[in-house]
Amino acid sequence: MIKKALTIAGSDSGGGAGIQADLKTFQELEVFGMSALTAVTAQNTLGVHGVYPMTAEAVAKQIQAIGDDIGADALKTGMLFNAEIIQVVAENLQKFAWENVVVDPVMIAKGGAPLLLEEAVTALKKYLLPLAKVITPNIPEAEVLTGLVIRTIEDKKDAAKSLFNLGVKNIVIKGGHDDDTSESADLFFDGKEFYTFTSKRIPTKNTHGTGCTFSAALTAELAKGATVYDAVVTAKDFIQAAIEDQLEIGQGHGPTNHWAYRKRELARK
Ligand SMILES: Nc1ncnc2c1ncn2[C@@H]1O[C@H](COP(=O)(O)OP(=O)(O)OP(=O)(O)O)[C@@H](O)[C@H]1O
Ligand SMILES: Cc1ncc(CO)c(N)n1
Repeated sequence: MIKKALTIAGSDSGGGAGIQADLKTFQELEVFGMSALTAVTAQNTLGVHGVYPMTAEAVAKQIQAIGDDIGADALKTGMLFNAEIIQVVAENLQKFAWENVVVDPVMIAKGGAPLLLEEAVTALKKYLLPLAKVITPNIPEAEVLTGLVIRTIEDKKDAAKSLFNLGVKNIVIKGGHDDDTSESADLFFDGKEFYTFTSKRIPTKNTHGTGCTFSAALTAELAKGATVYDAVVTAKDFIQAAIEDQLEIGQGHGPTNHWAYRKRELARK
């Protein structure tokens, strides 16, 4: 039977990040995708031009509609915007006892627009992180969540340990923002061992939605029954292919190519 994955996230009208990136990624990895929308953003490759959050009630109803009928083998959260939305998301994850929960703690869009209010960070740490099987912060997000400054690999390890102590079972600190290095290194900590997944840094401005796409691929793999380690391996491979196979869409930071991974797999056959 086909596996099902849910994304609880914001809409990116430009199609490169948010719900749109998640659903495209689920489809490419042959998982049935569902969504609960937290906010509509008017967004393109040049930036965020408007943010229109849903009511917490509307978010809760969408999740309940899925939980009461269809179910989900894994789910991810992306842009949650405010504390009320975070609280109802946490309540409903508990209600349906969903375990394969990936939290991508989206905070700020590439151009600097806030996708999570500053005062909601406490709610994220208190209500949502203890329910996460995996959290996938980028470096600035890991800094906000831990209060640490992250410059070196040792700093990344300290931040991962600190997030583990907040109740998250598996931590991936993504290295996309380490842009003075020739590699993009993601650190994975499962509470016991540290693993580093390194790839060649691709020189490009088209990295809009890389984080959403990475966490969606991870979620799809968990839905299919992969271990967290194997899901991270596939997610890294998926995002590397998607960044490499340039699309050149829009005038600013363009999206990645969600089709690239499957295109490559098909070419191998
Ligand atoms: N230029 C690049 N070359 C290779 N890999 C990259 C590059 N930029 C990002 N990545 C990879 O993409 C994934 C997402 O990392 P990143 O730190 O960019 O997430 P993010 O900041 O949350 O993304 P966004 O906010 O744009 O959605 C990671 O696996 C990272 O290593
Ligand atoms: C809706 C949305 N979610 C997440 C991100 C982060 O990439 C974005 N730019 N827009």
